[in-house]
Amino acid sequence: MSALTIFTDTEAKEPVWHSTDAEEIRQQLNAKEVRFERWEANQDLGANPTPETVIRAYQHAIDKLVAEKGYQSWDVISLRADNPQKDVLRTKFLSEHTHGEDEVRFFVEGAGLFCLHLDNKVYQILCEKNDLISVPAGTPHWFDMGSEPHFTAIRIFDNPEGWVAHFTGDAIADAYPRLP
Ligand SMILES: CSCCC(=O)/C(O)=C/O
Ligand SMILES: [Fe+2]
Ligand code: NI
Repeated sequence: MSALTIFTDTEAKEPVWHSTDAEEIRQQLNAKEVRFERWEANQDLGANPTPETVIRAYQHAIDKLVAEKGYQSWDVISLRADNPQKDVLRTKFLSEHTHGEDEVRFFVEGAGLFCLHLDNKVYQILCEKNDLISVPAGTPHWFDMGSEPHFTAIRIFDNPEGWVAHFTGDAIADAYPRLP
């Protein structure tokens, strides 16, 4: 179940707010200009879908986002527990970073934990299948896929280059809870 847990950025042990209610989560995040919506990810993708299969299955969702916001490119990130790169990728995304564009992700399988460092707080969003999230450009954040990752997400970009990150060098992520 999708969840939002909020901490201050000085106390990583005691959350100040928690909910698994999608509407409450949406309201909290919208107040910070973060888009959070429950879409429908009901296409059968098989066990290990190729990026082409995922794009074909969800072209209607991509088209909707492109029509709305004029996004220019998209790709698919799909991680499974048997991926030999999983530890390297987990470590990379666990470093606090920003992007020069909104981070738009549509989860079509599995789950991952987005952590946003905003206004002296840390917002930990457990995103699951059906969740659409858009994090404003420039927001410091990190992402945890867990030690046994299982998720597929469509990433939508408003530049033709795709994923570009700027690492902040702040070790804050090390203090906050992670997925098992
Ligand atoms: C679910 S996408 C995770 C990887 C990524 O693109 C990113 O920017 C994490 O912060
Ligand atoms: Fe990111
Ligand atoms: Ni909970």
